[in-house]
Amino acid sequence: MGIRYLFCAMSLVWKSGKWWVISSIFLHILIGSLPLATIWVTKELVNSVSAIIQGEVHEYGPTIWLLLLEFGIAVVAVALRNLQSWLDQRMEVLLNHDLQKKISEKLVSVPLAYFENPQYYHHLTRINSGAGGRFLAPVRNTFEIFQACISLFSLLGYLLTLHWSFLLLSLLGAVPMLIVHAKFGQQKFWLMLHQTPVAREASYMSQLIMDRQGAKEIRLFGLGSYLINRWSKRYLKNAREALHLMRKQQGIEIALEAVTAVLYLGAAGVMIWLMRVKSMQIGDFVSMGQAVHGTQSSINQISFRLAGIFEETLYIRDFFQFIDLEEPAGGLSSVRGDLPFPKQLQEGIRFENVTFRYPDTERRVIEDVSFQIQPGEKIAIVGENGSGKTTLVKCLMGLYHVDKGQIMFDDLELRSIEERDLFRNITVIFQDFMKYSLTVRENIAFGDIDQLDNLEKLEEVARRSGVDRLVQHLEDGYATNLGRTLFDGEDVSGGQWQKIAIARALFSGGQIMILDEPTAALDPQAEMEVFRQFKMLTAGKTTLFISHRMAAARMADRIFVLKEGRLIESGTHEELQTQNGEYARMYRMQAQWYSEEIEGLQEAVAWRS
Ligand SMILES: Nc1ncnc2c1ncn2[C@@H]1O[C@H](COP(=O)(O)OP(=O)(O)OP(=O)(O)O)[C@@H](O)[C@H]1O
Repeated sequence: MGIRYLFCAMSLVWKSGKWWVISSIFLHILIGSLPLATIWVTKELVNSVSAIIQGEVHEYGPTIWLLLLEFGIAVVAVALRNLQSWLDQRMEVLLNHDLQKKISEKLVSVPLAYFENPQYYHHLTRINSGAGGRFLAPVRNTFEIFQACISLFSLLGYLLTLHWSFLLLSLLGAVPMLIVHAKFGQQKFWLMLHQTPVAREASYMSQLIMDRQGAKEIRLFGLGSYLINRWSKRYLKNAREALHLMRKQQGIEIALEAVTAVLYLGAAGVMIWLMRVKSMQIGDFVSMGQAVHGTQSSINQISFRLAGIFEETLYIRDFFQFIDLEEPAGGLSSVRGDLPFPKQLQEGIRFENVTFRYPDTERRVIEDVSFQIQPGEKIAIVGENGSGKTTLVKCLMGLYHVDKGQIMFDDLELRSIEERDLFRNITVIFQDFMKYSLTVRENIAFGDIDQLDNLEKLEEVARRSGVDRLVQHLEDGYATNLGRTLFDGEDVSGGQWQKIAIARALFSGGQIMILDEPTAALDPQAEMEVFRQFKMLTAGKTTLFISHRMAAARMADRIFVLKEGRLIESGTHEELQTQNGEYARMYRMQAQWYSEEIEGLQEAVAWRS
């Protein structure tokens, strides 16, 4: 299982940087050979110095050369390690880019319903931190093991020429070290898995504290210390657990070090015994000591790196599980076909006994709704808060898979239509439309990104939506950055943002126009202006218009009244007034507030087809 993911990581790393893999193998072989070379030079150097001290040799030349050689090896070792670390950094950056791109591509393609699921966010948070480093780590660890093996086998080979017991003493220390490191690697991963929800909660609290929008309310309601306390508790909880695991690990590692020290003492005993029986020189003794120490540290490296590989492959598995996320049977989104959207709707839109529940919830938010909308017809959808108006629109766009019934465009079932083509033909301004902290041009042209450079269309749309008047006052015109999140941009009002959203919808130019409370943030005069332009904004388009303003709804060709997810009334304003049902009740209630205004609106609008 783990091996499979190790290979996945290797193949990804190979694809992203062949040069890194090749140069790393080469460098690790070189670095791995250095310890034995160092030990050999040290032995010769100590023997040569000892011969000079004892007066056996009078020439200093060879000793100086050995000294220079030892110095040279040390410099080369440092240079090679630094080169490797620079190559690693470079590779990590590239890999991070490639993996982050993969994650982003997945994020923009998964069904919208995934974003309703906290587990999905937990998963995303887990894999999103330092993906490059995490993918590189097992490959790097494999190379390190390879390098440590070169050092280990060369040193063991040298020690075996002296005595077999060195092999036994080395292996005795290796096994417990490997077990302990692997166990802690696994525990660290499970800890991260278990801590993610709490870490996300802490991060949410700190985001709230940093948020520009939140800054006002936090001061106004005095929420600062509540949020800080909540953040602090979550943060410290995770920190305590992590520290606890670290303490446990350190305790066991100290015990392991003690075992290693005892084994080293054993090796030292063998060395002293060998000195006596084989009458070795002091340099041989020093090099034996270095070799035993080098063997132990190579073994330590190998077990530590193996445990690292184990831990990182768990992460890599998690990453691929995210990237390979598939929709559950039945599907979450609705659109999956490959048929083109009708060029010009002939029969219109038809809902046939549509029932819908949000994923992982029980309540039917839309219940057995059926209706037909003719091409070019203007429909107002009204109903109390939470009656299902926005949800109905989301289903119509295929953002969710309905539980029962079907949604038809002419004779095409929604699921059979190609997704991009469907979205091209439906233009929506949601209540919570996006306010991109980018230029005015981008904010509008995002309606049809292929036309980003079409300034003529941009200006025409701006004129129709009234955004041109705002742009006139901006220093850089359409190139002015909006909002202050990213740039020192222009802060525009809620109503102005709404106009920009309307311009974006116009820019997109689909056959069907859906407006979810498009005038909610507008002042009465601006609202009146939008209504005046309505006929032009929606000309030739089938329009669904969600509104709490009965005065605006009455101008529609037909009005749909939703209550607790059911379509309880539909008809023209006059028909529904005559029925004297829910619509008439809501209308009467509002009429008391703005009877004069209605008269004005009535005159201004008249946008029925
Ligand atoms: N993502 C979601 N997951 C679960 N339930 C949801 C979700 N979005 C909305 N709901 C529920 O569905 C019901 C209908 O919501 P919807 O937003 O469609 O109502 P609405 O009529 O548009 O309301 P409003 O007039 O307040 O905008 C609500 O009870 C809401 O709690």
